[in-house]
Amino acid sequence: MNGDAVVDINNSGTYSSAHGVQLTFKNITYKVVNQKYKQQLKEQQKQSSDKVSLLNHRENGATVEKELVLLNNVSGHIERGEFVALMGPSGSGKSTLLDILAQRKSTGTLTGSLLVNGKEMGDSYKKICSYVTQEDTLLQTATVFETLKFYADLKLPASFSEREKIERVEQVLDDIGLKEHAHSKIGGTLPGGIVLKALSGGEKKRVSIGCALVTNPSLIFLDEPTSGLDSVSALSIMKTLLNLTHKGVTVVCSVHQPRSEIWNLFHKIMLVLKGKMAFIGTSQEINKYFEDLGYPLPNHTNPADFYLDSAVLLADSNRYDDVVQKWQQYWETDGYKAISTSPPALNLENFNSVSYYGQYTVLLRRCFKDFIRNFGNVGSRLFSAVVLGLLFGACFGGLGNSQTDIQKISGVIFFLISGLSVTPFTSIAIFLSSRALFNAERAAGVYKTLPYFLATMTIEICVAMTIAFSMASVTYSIAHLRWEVSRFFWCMLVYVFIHILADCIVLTVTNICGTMDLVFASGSFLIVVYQLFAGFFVPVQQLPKAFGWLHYLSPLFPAFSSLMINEFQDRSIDCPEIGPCLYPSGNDVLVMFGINTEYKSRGDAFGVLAGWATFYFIATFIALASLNKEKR
Ligand SMILES: Nc1ncnc2c1ncn2[C@@H]1O[C@H](COP(=O)(O)OP(=O)(O)OP(=O)(O)O)[C@@H](O)[C@H]1O
Repeated sequence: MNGDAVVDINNSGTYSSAHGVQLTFKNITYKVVNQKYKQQLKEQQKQSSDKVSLLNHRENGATVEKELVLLNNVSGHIERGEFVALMGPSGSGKSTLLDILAQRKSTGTLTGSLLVNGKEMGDSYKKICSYVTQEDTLLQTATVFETLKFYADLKLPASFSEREKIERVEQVLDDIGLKEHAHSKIGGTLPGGIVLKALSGGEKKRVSIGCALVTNPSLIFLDEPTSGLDSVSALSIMKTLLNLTHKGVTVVCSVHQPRSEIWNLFHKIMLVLKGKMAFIGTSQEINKYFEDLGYPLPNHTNPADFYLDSAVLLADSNRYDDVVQKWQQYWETDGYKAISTSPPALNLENFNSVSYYGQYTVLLRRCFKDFIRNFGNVGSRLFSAVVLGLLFGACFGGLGNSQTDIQKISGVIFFLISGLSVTPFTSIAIFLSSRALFNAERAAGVYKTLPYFLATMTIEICVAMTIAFSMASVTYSIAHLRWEVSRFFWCMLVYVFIHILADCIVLTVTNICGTMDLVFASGSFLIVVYQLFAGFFVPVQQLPKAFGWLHYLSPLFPAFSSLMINEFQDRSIDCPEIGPCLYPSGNDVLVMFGINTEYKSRGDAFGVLAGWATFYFIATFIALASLNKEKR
């Protein structure tokens, strides 16, 4: 961190005159691995055992490059409080440049420098800039105020008091013009399918901008902030952004084809053509630039439309190399001279971030409210748990202690395990939507993975306890399972762990796979296999030798074993008056299921189940933290 670098976060909650920074980027080159090259290399390696050259390859006569250069030696400068439009034909590299300026690229090879007020800033750069993505990733069940307060709680320095945070949120609500909607929910279609009354697209975009504004950033980058909005909302959003620049904030946004009223708001336009900078200047200067290139702006024409069309023609013409080279030469000789020489001083001292525990409590509060407000999912999970419990109870109702009851007792135990291990599948849509929100918020640096994971798991564990208890206790009482207080609570404990285990399995798979179809297919495959080897359908010692060992890989086997031991150990079972008595004692039942050779007590089996639950708990975290990266 640079000691005398940047910003004016102060505890007053207001923007100060020192707000805003100068941004200079020099010779930015960004390359990514060419997947086509990799593919071709693999094919060639397969076909020939000869050593393959790692240089360029030919594909149907054309050269396939090893790396794709998405940005090539791009330089530019943005002054404090400027409203800058990043323009260019589709695929020219606007989003790539915006991502690089906001330091959001985590893949590829990047060279060049990014200077803030003339200095490199390192990690603290992220603290002075905000990024607004094209899609609004907001929690639908939260209100506008809660959304902004969430950002204030997590992103403002820990030294801010509650009152100061609320003042900052109110200031932002004022800036984005949403004071009257402060207590409206973001709304939309909830993951479970329930539709909540929603804010308009423009209002949602304002909330996203508001989230970026809470920390009072000096620089805001926006990826196509007007896409998908009607022209009135688009203009209104752009005017809001312009107002921010009057307070010293530097705003850079990529735009497609803004209407003339929007075009006139920009202080500066940057034109990117095929990964190279072709022009930086005011809207008057761009008129002259294109006129000199032989594209004078016709009367009554939208300049953005016209220049974009001209840029496409230029990029495909044989003048392209000449045009970008000339711009580069101009920039290196005269462009840098135009940079103001006395940038504002900066101070980063107040940036003491919120502790992990602080993040955990804020996230827990939000998770809890979201869970309660997502009543469709809560209700259906609880309802199906109780109904299943009743059904199991009714089907296996009034169990006795005879030889014929042995199969029924083990049946009801297995069906409860089975019911609880599939219950988390009802939440896949919620898990997937939370994952998308988490990815967006983690990319924005709102919180760390660990507090988020612990907060969501705290809620999940509470849900697991409620559902497992509701289902199992209903069945237990109606079916008349072995009634002793300690045995009842032991049962409940095991069922809660089964639910937590199943939750963690589905969450791990969700974090790895990321799409509904894949999560469902792989999750259900895993659970069905685990059920098959749980020891109920085929006692473990009767499994074919070749894959009998597979029961060791099923966490449902120790779960089933612990419950069976709880139910049958040292229990005498009535014998029929006539005929043989196969299982006079519950211990004989355990022998028949092959449980006695694996586990001596219910505690032993439970220990293995708890080990499995811990394994999947850790796997969920690893999958969330490492296998779930947003590739940008
Ligand atoms: N990771 C990547 N690997 C390979 N090519 C990529 C990668 N990221 C971007 N590209 C390519 O780089 C080019 C520039 O992409 P970018 O998204 O920056 O363009 P853009 O100007 O923002 O386009 P649009 O206006 O359509 O959003 C495109 O051709 C895109 O396909």
